[in-house]
Amino acid sequence: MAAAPDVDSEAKTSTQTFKIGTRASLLAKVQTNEVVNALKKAWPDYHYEIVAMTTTGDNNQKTALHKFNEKALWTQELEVLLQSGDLDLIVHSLKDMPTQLPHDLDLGCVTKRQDPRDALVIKPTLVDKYRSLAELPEGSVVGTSSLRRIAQLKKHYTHLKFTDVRGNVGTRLAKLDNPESEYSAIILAAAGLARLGMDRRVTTYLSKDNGGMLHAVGQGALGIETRKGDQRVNDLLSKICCERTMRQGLAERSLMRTLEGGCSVPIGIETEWVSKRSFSPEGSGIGVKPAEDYHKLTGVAVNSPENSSAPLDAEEALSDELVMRAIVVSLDGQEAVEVETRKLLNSREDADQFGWEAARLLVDKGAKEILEAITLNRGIIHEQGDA
Ligand SMILES: NCc1[nH]cc(CCC(=O)O)c1CC(=O)O
Repeated sequence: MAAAPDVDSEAKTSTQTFKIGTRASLLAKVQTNEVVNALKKAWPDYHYEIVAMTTTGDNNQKTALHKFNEKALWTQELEVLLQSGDLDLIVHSLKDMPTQLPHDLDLGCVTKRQDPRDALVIKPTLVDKYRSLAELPEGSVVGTSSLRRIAQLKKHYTHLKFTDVRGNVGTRLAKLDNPESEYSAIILAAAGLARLGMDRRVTTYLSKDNGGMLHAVGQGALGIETRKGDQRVNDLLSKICCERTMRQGLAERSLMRTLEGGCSVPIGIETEWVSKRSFSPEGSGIGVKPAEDYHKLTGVAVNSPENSSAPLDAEEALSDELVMRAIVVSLDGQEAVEVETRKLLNSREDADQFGWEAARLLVDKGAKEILEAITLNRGIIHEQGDA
């Protein structure tokens, strides 16, 4: 806002207002509250105004997600308001933010990540009998609209059927819970369930070591989009950024950007900070661990909104290495290339470079052939939407 020259600086500071954009879904609003609460704690004298908006993506519940030909269905309309100055920042699920942003906008800040894993939720009437995908009987229907999830699961669970399930998290759970519905289970991001206080619905957490499932790029983290070079907003956000999550996010997004070349593909990823001394060469992965243990293992916050935005000292990020496991899978799950690599990241630029290097390793192993087959056969595949 324009500062009147005769207002003394203290009074000016105390009346600053920031307009914060979000999608209108319940999860989006909970996520935005998480950020606003962190901001209020850091800057109690400022005003925060939340603008919630229903986007084109939200209005198209019937079309299968991968049929959409636009990558920015969930972000574009909010971005226009950011560009025009009607908003000062937008809170997104980092996973839903396109890896290429408009030239005048920036990923200004990432707050502390919550559990990034996918979670299996089994139907209430079956959950006492079956506790994992492997145990579900032949022909059981598992709901998920993510091709990344379907491709990875088809590889391991040939006895299961995978079907689209749309709607926000509450709608999907309601579809699962309806005894008449075809679904025996659905798969959702653990972080979304945790933020909605529904993590008790999780039957098991999936990971590379449990179920052979790597999560989506950026999953579980919140990304804040800003106008490039907006010093007022950058100063605001400096107190709530998590440098570790930022670097994880940059590395994961750089891998995705390098590989996708204009359209998204089934890429699974896991990144984890490991102290150089304690790293085990066997690379044990995340394994079957309840959410609370996940925090101890990786330093990732689990369902703790109060500290979810506590900035982590950049120095701390510097002393650990980032381990990255990534997979590219063909849509039928028949072909896959995987890498595990690690690097000490001294800067955000290093994080970006690391993602690029990991993408190169995947390409060397044959990722390009898998990706080309997908690009030739279909349009856009992505992870965005709903929730
Ligand atoms: N695909 C939609 C979406 N975008 C963000 C989340 C919540 C999880 C997150 O914060 O990454 C979800 C729901 C889901 O995948 O279950």
